Amino acid sequence: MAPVATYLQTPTEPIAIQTEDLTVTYDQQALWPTNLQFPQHAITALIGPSGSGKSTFLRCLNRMNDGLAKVEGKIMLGEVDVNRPEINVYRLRQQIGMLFQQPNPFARSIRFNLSFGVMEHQHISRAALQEKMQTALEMVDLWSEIEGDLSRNALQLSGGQQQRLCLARTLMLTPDVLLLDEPASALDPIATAKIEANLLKLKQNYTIIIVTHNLEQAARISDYTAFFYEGKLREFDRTKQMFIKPHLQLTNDYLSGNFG
Ligand SMILES: Nc1ncnc2c1ncn2[C@@H]1O[C@H](COP(=O)(O)OP(=O)(O)OP(=O)(O)O)[C@@H](O)[C@H]1O
Repeated sequence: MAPVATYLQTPTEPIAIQTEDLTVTYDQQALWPTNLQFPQHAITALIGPSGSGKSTFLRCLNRMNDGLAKVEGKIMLGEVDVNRPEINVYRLRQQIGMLFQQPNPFARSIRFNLSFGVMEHQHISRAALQEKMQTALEMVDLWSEIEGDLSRNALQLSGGQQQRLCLARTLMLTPDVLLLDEPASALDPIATAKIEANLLKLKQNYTIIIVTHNLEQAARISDYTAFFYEGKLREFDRTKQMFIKPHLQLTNDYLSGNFG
């Protein structure tokens, strides 16, 4: 069989997290050996048609596929392979936070949503907690919208506000890496624009990896893009380069809307 054409650019920036020959097998193999490097404090978009393995890959990074699939290969967070069995996955998921397609706040107060995880894991004074909650809400531009009222039930917020609250909830645990699985696909354009603005601001301090079907979104906010097709990473490059002149015809066809 002829080798599959790929083009993988090596980033020049420091790397926050990288995979080495990562494979995933459910009943059938869904991801072929994948070597991908994520630059620190940058946004990387994962794109590709439905079923190409984007979410499968993303979910491996904080071990969300544990118990669902056989995941082999290395996931290097700095110098540590976090795919090793002895890794504490709860602690890992604080370091590598995740946001899903549908906002999923607890049906409790905003305060509960933000403080729950922190109180579980840290000894923190009331004043420090209050300050941390305010900072997290300010980072997602929600503090002024809720007028500092943390007693409101999270479900009283709009869908977009709920998603930003979930983002703030993740930030409360001071992660290094944020994984986002189509975080704006359930939101209207205004709410989507707010999430995108948040991500552009947050990338100064966090490494962000986002699965998106929205190619305009990938072009607008990401620094790097990884294109998956049929369970294989096919092209990885700076977003500007890939969207102007992709190296592979397959990538060009996908970006041109010829399939997907
Ligand atoms: N929990 C699971 N059990 C078995 N097979 C799965 C599971 N999750 C995904 N798959 C399969 O793995 C392959 C890749 O799916 P995945 O959801 O990662 O693709 P995707 O590119 O994220 O697709 P989409 O854009 O539609 O979300 C598909 O063939 C899918 O059917």
